[in-house]
Amino acid sequence: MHNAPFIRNRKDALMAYRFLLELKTANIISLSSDGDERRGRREGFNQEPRGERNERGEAGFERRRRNEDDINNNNDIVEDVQKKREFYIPPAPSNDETEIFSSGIASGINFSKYDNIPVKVTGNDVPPGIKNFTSADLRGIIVENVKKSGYKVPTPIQKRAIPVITAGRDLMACAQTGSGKTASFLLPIISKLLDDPQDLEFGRPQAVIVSPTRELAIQIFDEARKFAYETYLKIGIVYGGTSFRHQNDCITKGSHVLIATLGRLLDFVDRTFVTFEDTRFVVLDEADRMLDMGFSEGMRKLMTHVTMRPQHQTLMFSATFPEDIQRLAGEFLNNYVFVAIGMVGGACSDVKQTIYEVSKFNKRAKLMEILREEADGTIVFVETKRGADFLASYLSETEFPTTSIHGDRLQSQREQALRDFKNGSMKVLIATSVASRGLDIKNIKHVINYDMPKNIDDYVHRIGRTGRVGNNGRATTFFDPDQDRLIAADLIKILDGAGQTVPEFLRNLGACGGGGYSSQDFGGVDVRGRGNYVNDATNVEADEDWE
Ligand SMILES: Nc1ncnc2c1ncn2[C@@H]1O[C@H](COP(=O)(O)OP(=O)(O)OP(=O)(O)O)[C@@H](O)[C@H]1O
Repeated sequence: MHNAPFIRNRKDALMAYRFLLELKTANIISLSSDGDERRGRREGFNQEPRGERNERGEAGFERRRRNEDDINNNNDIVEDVQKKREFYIPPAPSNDETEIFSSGIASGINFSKYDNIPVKVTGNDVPPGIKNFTSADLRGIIVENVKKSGYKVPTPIQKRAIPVITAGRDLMACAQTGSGKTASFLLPIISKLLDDPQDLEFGRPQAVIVSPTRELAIQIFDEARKFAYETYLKIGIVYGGTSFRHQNDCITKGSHVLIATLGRLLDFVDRTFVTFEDTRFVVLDEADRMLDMGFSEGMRKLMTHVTMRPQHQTLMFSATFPEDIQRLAGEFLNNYVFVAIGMVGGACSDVKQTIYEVSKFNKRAKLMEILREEADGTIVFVETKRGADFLASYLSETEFPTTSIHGDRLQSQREQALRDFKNGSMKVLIATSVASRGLDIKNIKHVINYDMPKNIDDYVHRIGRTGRVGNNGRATTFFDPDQDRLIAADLIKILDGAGQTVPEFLRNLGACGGGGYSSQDFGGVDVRGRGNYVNDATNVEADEDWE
């Protein structure tokens, strides 16, 4: 396809792509790899694609403008058609107990300060918070696994979210990056599935957890296996960039808890390999992202699917939750409890943020200067996939072993890059926004925004890759006034909110721009308004046993 002589430019490519889509719509050709695989196309590695739906992105739908795959390349559609493909079968997960329980980050010196973060809980009849894991109504085996994970006391979000989920309520939860949101939903879900066991039917997951990126899905899968260790629960995962047939084998074996990226999940749903009659929990991790443009259409399809069990709980978690997205989220929630730990959309104050005024011509020199001081465990965010490739090859020729992760890399390469960075064989990871959310990597000491993201929520998530669970972290941002001035006001708000120094040049630019949070309520708002809902501060047990 990409060698076709009539494609001379982007316009030609667009026409060719539309033509292919029309042929597909008319059922003249298939653009979907499943068809190929089901008809027995010979599997091999690094085969050239015929254009799989998932290669248009995790969801296969229109993507939102700020997503890297949209903004990074002017010729994305050409690339989508041309993209290299592979039949990738991911390595089997470890069954070694030590390895399973070694995945998390040990809590740091600021952990006890979590206790000082203001908490807002609103909704009808909000269940009281818990003080510790043993009083959380979790099954003994789960509490055992929590101990083996090294958790001594719950984080604030765990204290509020676990009882809400256990009580059978829907939930919208906002808490800062690295504060234990994953366990907040996994622990009560796993415990409740064990409390009230139901026969496992193939292709009928009892809990479905969707994630915006493949690597985050893998991480949640590992966490779920950890907390469900030595129980009979089966934890499954399906995500794009991997062999459909291989993951179909996992589906047909059946999973109580299924973790998925949306596009791949919907592929299975479209073929009726997965249905939701038995689904008791639907979790949207990074919920604001899952409900934003690009994913929202797919999410609607999932949430309103004809097979969806009416009595399911919907749980949404994120560190950021713009008000317009909260309103949209409300459509999928039923009499939900809203929990905000600290400032909704606020940055973690354990991350020391430094902003340098750097023009695009001076960024490389500034980066080298910083890396020469200390390069170990540095993640460098750039806006474009091409920029990531360029910077990674440039740095690889210096003294800094560097790898990269972005949406144009094969899935096997993406996973290898993360492994190399995690085990320290690569000191520097160059990443696009595909790595900005959720990833929990022990040795990230420093986040560098080589390019300032276009959206302040992306900034908050990116810098949240460090300074996790009470550890100190460091984030450095190159701010180019020519390119980034529109985000200055939002950035100042984030810096002020986290008690960070705002440089003079930025303060002067600060009159421009706006944000996804209304100014008077920046700091935690339940968009339903406060009229009919109670602030639950009095309804929560005292937290004196925090440490
Ligand atoms: N109660 C606890 N005690 C100690 N460590 C914990 C506790 N809860 C979670 N952790 C650890 O904290 C780290 C961060 O947790 P997690 O990844 O769930 O954060 P998050 O809030 O989802 O962050 P993000 O917004 O970036 O997705 C993990 O390594 C996890 O194992």
